[in-house]
Amino acid sequence: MIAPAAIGTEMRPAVNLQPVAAPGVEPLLAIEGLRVRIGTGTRPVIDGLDLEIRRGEVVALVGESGSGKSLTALSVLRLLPPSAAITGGSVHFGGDDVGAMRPAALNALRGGRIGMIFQQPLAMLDPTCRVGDQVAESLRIHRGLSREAALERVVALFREVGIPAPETRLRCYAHELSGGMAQRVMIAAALSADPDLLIADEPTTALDVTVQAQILRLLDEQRRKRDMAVLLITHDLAVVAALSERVAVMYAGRLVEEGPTREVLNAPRHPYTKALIRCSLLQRDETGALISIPGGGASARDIASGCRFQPRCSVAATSEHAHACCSAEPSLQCCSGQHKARCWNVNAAPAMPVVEHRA
Ligand SMILES: Nc1ncnc2c1ncn2[C@@H]1O[C@H](COP(=O)(O)OP(=O)(O)OP(=O)(O)O)[C@@H](O)[C@H]1O
Repeated sequence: MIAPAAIGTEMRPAVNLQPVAAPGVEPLLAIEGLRVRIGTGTRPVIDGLDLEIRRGEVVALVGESGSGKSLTALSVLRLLPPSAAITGGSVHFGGDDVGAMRPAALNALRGGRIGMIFQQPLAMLDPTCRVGDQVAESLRIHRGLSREAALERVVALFREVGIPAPETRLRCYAHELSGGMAQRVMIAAALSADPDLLIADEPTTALDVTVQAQILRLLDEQRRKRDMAVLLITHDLAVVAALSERVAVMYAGRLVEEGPTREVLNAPRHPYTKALIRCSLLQRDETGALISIPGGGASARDIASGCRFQPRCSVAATSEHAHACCSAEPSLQCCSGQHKARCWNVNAAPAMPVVEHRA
């Protein structure tokens, strides 16, 4: 797409972006032009999403509720709800086309090559089955172990993820565990087949803050020890800062900013990313009110034409010049190196150092 002439000379033109993975190095996960529709909706809820993850890399996917983060993860695993369908693009994992996989290969992918943990660990565990047996089942499927060998391995895994008295705990049912302990069980299950990629969808949202920190530390330890890649889906920018090397910001079914975590959090270029950071820091405006992003609806289904963020954008609202540009949707523009943002005003926008990056 061509930038409207009115944008002005401070704008750098869109350039061909280099792929994230080094030339010749195949990314572990490559999502290209992914498009997902719900029912007969006219607008895709994920619209042309590109995302790559290298081996051993932690990439955070952030954005408001409804922006399409979970459906992106479910698309990778071909586990979309019945009302949703992939209508375009491709997903490759370790060079294999996930869309062309037969059921056996898909089963080996889910819980085998890719481990998964979700927001509500207690809801994900079968209440009628002992937790040890649930993790052992994964080992029997993906590693072909006998029941005895699998249970022995579960004890070792439980110990590794910090579950005290693992021989006793494996005989517990889900309702006998705290939320944090249930998440440790889910992590043990996700790690049981030594996956190359862990998808962690809001892994700490349902936990209290002290337990959150323990679970984050555990995830960080395990991924370093195993050289495992992680796709971390979260609303929490503190979690992004603590764990991820690269961050992709999603708005209304599209990536609006992507780059090294330190760079994106310290010098965000898209007005949406800046607003998210201000909200997460509980900053106040000049009247003393806590800052929030005006308007609502980060879902692609609620969006009109042009830049999807325009109706809520403070830059478009205060500058006639910017407003005129934003009636056309920009492509991702290169800011510097691997940092890119989908905004016509990307290079006009001043940097805003805000968050300390601890990874
Ligand atoms: N099973 C479903 N049926 C109908 N619409 C759905 C379904 N799942 C997701 N959607 C819609 O798809 C869009 C993207 O949803 P998704 O769950 O991926 O968002 P998200 O960014 O993960 O949000 P959250 O952080 O709240 O989980 C939203 O508009 C949502 O309402």
